[in-house]
Amino acid sequence: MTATLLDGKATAAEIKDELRIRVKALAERGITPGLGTVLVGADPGSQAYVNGKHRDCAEVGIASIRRELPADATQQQVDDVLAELNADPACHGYIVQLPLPAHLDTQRVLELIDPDKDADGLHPVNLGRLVLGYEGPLPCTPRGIVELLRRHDVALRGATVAVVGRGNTVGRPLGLLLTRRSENATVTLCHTGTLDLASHTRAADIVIVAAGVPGLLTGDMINPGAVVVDVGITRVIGADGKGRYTGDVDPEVAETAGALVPMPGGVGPMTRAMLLTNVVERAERG
Ligand SMILES: Nc1nc2c(c(=O)[nH]1)N[C@@H](CN(C=O)c1ccc(C(=O)N[C@@H](CCC(=O)O)C(=O)O)cc1)CN2
Repeated sequence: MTATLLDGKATAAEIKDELRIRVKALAERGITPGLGTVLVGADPGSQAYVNGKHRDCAEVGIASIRRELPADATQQQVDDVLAELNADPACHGYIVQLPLPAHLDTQRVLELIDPDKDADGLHPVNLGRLVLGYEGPLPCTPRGIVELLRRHDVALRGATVAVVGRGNTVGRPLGLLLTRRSENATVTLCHTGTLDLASHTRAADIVIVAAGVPGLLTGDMINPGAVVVDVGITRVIGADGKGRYTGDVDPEVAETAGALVPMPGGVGPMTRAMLLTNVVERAERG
């Protein structure tokens, strides 16, 4: 391997250390930041992610507010939980763990979250604020990617970036974040239907892949020395019959890239750290 690995786990640990200090300062003002989670159903992956969020909260001193509903919960039951969290002054921000069971209306659920308590930054009002360049909570994964690159001195200003994936949680908001005046990157937003995808990725200084297609980016698709960020996380069954997660970047990319944000240990831990950051920022605003 020739690429330098940009370690999201270590960077997230640094961010959590910084947050612990900010949480202490809030405590001196009599404020304890609170993060709420809403989990509907018993999907093991979602349960593990929610448990991880509460472990993170305990590590930095954020209060945990957990709401769990059965897989057959009605839309009204979910709506009632959101109304309760919207009204709870101890809850500075909360998330609804996705995906929701198919009978529930995800768009309605996201729209019912008070935009000022939207710890995921996925409410249409907050995505609109991002489009307009107004302040608001930023989506955690795009924010985590930008923060990880910044803390590893990867220059964005003037860089050409190919983002592969146009989803509402990563690709699309990431394109908006990278083209803000403060970042000033030049972005090509590609997707799995892009013709001659490799011509776009080869022309980029930084390639960020969030398409959910295992191994989509291969070594011949990048410029030698490029910075590559693997956002993909797809559960696959290995030859041994066991389930495991795999990224969108083929391992051979490490031979050509200058730096690589791997999966696991890259974007995932940064996403979690940015969720905590969004909650602490909201508590600091009062
Ligand atoms: N409301 C939300 N739902 C979902 C989100 C989200 O950001 N908000 N993202 C994913 C799940 N997710 C957080 O909720 C998440 C996924 C993966 C990781 C992570 O750290 N992954 C590890 C690798 C996998 C593992 O070891 O379990 C890594 O990248 O190192 C964190 C958070 C869908 N739902």
